[in-house]
Amino acid sequence: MASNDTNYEALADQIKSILKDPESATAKIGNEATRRRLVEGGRKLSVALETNRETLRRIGYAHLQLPFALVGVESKLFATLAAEPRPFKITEISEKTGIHLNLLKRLLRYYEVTEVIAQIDDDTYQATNITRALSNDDHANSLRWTRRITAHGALNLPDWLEKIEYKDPVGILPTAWSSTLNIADKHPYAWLANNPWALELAQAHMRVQREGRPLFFDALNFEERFAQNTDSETILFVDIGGSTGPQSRELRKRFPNLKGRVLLQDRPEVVAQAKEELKTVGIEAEVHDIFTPQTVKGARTYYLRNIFHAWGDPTCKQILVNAKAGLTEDSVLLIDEIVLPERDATAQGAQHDVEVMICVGGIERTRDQWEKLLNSAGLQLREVINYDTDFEDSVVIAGL
Ligand SMILES: C[S@@+](CC[C@H](N)C(=O)[O-])C[C@H]1O[C@@H](n2cnc3c(N)ncnc32)[C@H](O)[C@@H]1O
Repeated sequence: MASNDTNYEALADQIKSILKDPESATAKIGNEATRRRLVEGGRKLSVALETNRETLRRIGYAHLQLPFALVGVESKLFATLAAEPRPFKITEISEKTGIHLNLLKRLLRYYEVTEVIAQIDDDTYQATNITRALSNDDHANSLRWTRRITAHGALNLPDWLEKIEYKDPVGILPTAWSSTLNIADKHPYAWLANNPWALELAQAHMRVQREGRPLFFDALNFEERFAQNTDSETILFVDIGGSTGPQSRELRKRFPNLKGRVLLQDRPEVVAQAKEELKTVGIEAEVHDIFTPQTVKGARTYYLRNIFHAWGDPTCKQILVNAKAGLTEDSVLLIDEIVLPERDATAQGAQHDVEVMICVGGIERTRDQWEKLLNSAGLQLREVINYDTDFEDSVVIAGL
């Protein structure tokens, strides 16, 4: 049907009927691609139809969402409602949470108009999918991270960009965020290492971001591509900056019969934390600094996930040249990062790019930017495999 023929009244009625019971609509849609088309279409339509006044209200009140979400989290209001699939009277919620009735009524009104909870009747409320999402502890820590870290940097961004005269912000220290901390030119990672509470929130934030997302193993058969004709001495996978080893473990789990060694390299404190446990699942862990030449020679693959997006090109080139010292003609680098398209980027990919800019002065790169960077280190880009169309996660395969 051409858009001129759209029956807007009927469309509005259909939307209203979906919104009467969104949870059963979610179940009926059944297909993730369709669900995403509806979510994106609905969001874009809502913005496209806005009047000026509505635009100002949407942007001008956006800052309320995060602190109010945290009020609901810290007061246990969301956890209380999400604990049972039934409506609650306001008096019962007040008793369970200790929030004064007058305040509670105002909070619940705000949460209802921002779709965080459902109002069933006068003074009667029930959890929705949003309330349940916000009552998960890891999700709460991700919001706490955003409040304590990213939000400060984001609010400082206009002043910071003006101060650096709108130059390319990649690699400039202090970043929009770290300039709110008074740590001068120290890299924000150094501040994080000295603030365990913030490191814990950062790790929760990263866990939440990864939740339910595909892995590169889903798009690339590691065994077929890189593990043919191996023996117990073959070095299959060097997980550089591998942290506590989520990807090395996944490799061992998916291909339990692979012949060959899996090595993880990281900073001393990380290796000390993970080494013994990794050994029990067939992974060797060793200390290696990415700013020194690779000491493991001739592995089939050298894998780096989420390392490069924190650094500007000169630093990335250093890391690549150092990694290259291990490569032979039969080795490849597997760089697991976002690869942004030239147009029609997803919101997730674009948001992630500005998040790393604000926090660590980093950048998510396009294919062209990856190719130039690899070439500058004397490496060739061989293939880019996108394995998550939502986040633009991809594996960049490079070699000598
Ligand atoms: C964002 S995390 C990514 C972890 C892991 N690759 C993943 O995707 O789950 C960055 C990792 O790089 C490590 N790292 C930072 N600086 C390093 C260095 N100079 N040498 C080795 N590893 C380093 C950190 O300890 C951390 O584990």
